[in-house]
Amino acid sequence: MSEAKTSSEEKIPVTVLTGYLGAGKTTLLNRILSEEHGKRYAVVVNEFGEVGIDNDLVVGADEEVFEMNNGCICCTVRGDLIRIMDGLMKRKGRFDAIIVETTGLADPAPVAQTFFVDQDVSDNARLDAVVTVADAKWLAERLKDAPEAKNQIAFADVILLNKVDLVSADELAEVESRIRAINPYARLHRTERCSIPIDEVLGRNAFDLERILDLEPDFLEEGHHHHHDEDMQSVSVTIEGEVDPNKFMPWISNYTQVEGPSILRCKGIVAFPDEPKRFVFQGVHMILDGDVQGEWRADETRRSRVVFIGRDLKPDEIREGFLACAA
Ligand SMILES: Nc1nc2c(ncn2[C@@H]2O[C@H](COP(=O)(O)OP(=O)(O)OP(=O)(O)O)[C@@H](O)[C@H]2O)c(=O)[nH]1
Repeated sequence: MSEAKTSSEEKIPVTVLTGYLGAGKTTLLNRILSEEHGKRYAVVVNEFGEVGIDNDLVVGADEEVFEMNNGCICCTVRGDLIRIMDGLMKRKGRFDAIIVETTGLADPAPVAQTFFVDQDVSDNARLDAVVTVADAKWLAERLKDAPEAKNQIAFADVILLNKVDLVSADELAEVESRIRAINPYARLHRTERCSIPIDEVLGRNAFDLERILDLEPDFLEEGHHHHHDEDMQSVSVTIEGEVDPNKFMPWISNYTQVEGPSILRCKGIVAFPDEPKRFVFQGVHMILDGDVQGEWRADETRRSRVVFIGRDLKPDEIREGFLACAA
């Protein structure tokens, strides 16, 4: 890509969507993609876990979805991000903006850094804003034990304080003041299921390099130092077939009740016999959600996959428990 430099207005705006595990990033992304906006977005998703699930949970609009698996976007796959961005730049004109959804465990700094430090990327794309979705119920806990959660708040230009339905007015005020103590600058919106006008999130032109350099003076240096949560594990299990809902439902609800404290996130797509639609379940600690969504395609194998993310998980127990649900 050795074309002449592009002026700032012609650069493709990139929104980095971040937020801790299960905060509501995919909910926001799907809301954006489902709305009548007349815009075309290229979407890059990255997840922590071995089996790609997020990709399948992003609504199938016309958007092109690029998936980066197996690793944290901010480290091992940053090369991947650069490669995908380079590929996207060659297809300029086919979309109006790019949305990058990071894993809940990503530190947004090195992701944002890519748009300044990599020459090809920075010549053609501009970071429009870092949008952070925060879970009103769990954020305060995560600020205690997960440095990524704090960085995601610190780096945000826009914050959606989501899941307001799960907390009292007092808890909400408390978590909001915690956020304000870390980041007094971001625009903050209280949301339920990330319900927000799209122009509060995209096309903000809000990323403020000066502020970030105050926060991290070495932001523009290559080789950004970044610690990982070494204890974080992911356990994925796939059944090459269907599961019995009469076994699966009691197992998953019981398992998340008992092991909830160590399960930061679980999700899965499973096939039930005689059910033309995929059953999708999602969990954050012991709170579970599940529903049938989207039909299995005729050419698709009806396989059932789950992924659990957390600390102190019991991989054998998860594997045996899920495998025992096979139909
Ligand atoms: N009660 C409630 N649940 C919500 C809200 N927003 C999202 N959820 C649920 O929270 C769970 C996680 O939402 P996602 O959008 O998948 O979260 P995420 O940040 O993309 O998750 P990861 O990509 O795994 O980090 C799902 O079960 C959602 O349906 C909300 O405002 N209130």
